[in-house]
Amino acid sequence: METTDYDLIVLGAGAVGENVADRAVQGGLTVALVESELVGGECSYWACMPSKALLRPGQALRAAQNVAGAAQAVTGKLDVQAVLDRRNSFASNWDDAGQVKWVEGAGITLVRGHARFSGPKQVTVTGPDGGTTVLTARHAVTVATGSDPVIPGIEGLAEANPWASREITSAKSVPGRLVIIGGGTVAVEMATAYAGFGSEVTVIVRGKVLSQLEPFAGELVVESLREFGATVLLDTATTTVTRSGGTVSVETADGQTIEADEIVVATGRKPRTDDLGLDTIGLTPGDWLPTDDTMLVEGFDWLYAVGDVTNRALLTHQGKYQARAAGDVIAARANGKPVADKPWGTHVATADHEAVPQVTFTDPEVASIGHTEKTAREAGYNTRTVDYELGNVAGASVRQDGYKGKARMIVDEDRKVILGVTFVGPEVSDLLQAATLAVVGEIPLDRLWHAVPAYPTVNEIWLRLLETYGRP
Ligand SMILES: Cc1cc2nc3c(=O)[nH]c(=O)nc-3n(C[C@H](O)[C@H](O)[C@H](O)COP(=O)(O)OP(=O)(O)OC[C@H]3O[C@@H](n4cnc5c(N)ncnc54)[C@H](O)[C@@H]3O)c2cc1C
Ligand SMILES: NC(=O)c1ccc[n+]([C@@H]2O[C@H](COP(=O)([O-])OP(=O)(O)OC[C@H]3O[C@@H](n4cnc5c(N)ncnc54)[C@H](O)[C@@H]3O)[C@@H](O)[C@H]2O)c1
Repeated sequence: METTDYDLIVLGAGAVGENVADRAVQGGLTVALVESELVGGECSYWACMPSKALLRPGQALRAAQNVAGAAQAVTGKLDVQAVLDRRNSFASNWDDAGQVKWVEGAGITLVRGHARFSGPKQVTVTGPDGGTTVLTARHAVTVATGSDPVIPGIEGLAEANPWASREITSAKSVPGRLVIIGGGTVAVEMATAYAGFGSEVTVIVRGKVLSQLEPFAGELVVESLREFGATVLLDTATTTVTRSGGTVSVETADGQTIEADEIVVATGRKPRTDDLGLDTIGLTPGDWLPTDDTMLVEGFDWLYAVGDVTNRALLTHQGKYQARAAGDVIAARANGKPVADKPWGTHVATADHEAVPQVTFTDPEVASIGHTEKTAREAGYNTRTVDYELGNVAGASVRQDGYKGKARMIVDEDRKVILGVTFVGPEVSDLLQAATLAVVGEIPLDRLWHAVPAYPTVNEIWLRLLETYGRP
């Protein structure tokens, strides 16, 4: 058994863990980064990258099909094998050599194996060969172990060998018939991709689709999924699942039976903390790890958590934002330097509360930041909602024939600043950063009138929203 000391030990080398480690090294600390699977984590191999690689070819094809002149040139279907091959390269063929090289180049010590706490500031790593190493942290330990899919207790589901996010994003071939349970981001993105590949897709949603967002987002996405040939069952509970040979039968509470070749579960995530030795430090295995805004786990002065495992915002960019704050604050505290932990300071992840941007890469895309009308009112703001049809913007009509979409801006009437923006429409994802700047910067509406959008771009939606609101 080998024992080694580091200033910081980071558990989990996903995108978020890598970033904490990097910032701490840049702050002058020694860092051990422990990884049990692939360096790069879920996002690189089984989530963001492969899923977006599966979606983009269909989006590009439809974009061309919706512009007269270009449409005549693209009369064929997607080459599904070419899409899967391109996806494989975006997942680095599930080989982490490139990311290992980056970690080593950044001056971080990579330790391969499964990490478990064996006491305060002490982590025991069981390596691939079964050998153990005990790592001791001089200053801090950061948990960045991510999340796993939840498999709900639906009768027969677990026995039917369901696919979850890993299997659907890394599939080697496309099932002829696919049933997806869930109405969140994974469900609608994968329904969009696989319907585009020609799979007969049924999505079973117990409530509404994308229910955390503005209601029109889910409505427009459902409308287009149906246009792509998918069946979307709303307000429908799944009661029983049975697999017989190659066929899965799914029964719903309203008496329907759906048959498919594969079933995909996309019903949310749970923290990857069940086998982490949390009991040795007074925490409960399997729990999320709530933190303060410097990412310190509640009740500790040496234990930090970042990324999915905190349940703050299960998104790669938001986890990496937390990681930058955490890596820097751990280094500052270790070096006895000042800590900027007031809201919007260097060492806090303030934006997690009311300024989280997210894109759902369906077709139309959904791009949102900050509050919806509902959450703003629930938070006690005095709000006004401003809506505009995106298709009426000149830039949108040039981009695509029959462009259809909608934008909504939520204004704080007391301060005359924007609390949230939602865009739904083809290729709206790149409109989002301007909205993020407006929300985070709390730019007054009267100043935004001077931020002139170029004509004719889809960004002219900003002028239309302001005109609809009226001069403040
Ligand atoms: C299908 C899908 C698509 C998504 N698409 C997007 C998207 O487009 N954009 C976006 O922002 N977000 C997306 N997300 C969410 C995003 O993937 C996560 O928010 C992100 O991966 C979280 O990063 P993380 O570093 O916290 O966790 P992870 O990426 O899960 O990394 C955790 C790492 O810890 C390791 N680990 C776990 N336990 C131990 C242990 N005991 N010892 C050692 N190592 C351990 C794991 O092996 C893993 O490598 C998607 C999610 C899914 C499921
Ligand atoms: N483009 C992106 O940024 C992107 C893409 C995919 C995933 N993600 C992130 O990954 C996380 C996981 O995504 P997800 O889609 O699995 O979760 P989610 O929380 O977005 O959606 C879960 C869905 O499952 C439903 N559900 C939950 N329990 C159920 C049950 N027992 N029976 C039937 N339905 C049930 C919910 O009503 C909801 O519709 C999300 O937090 C999301 O932010 C992001």
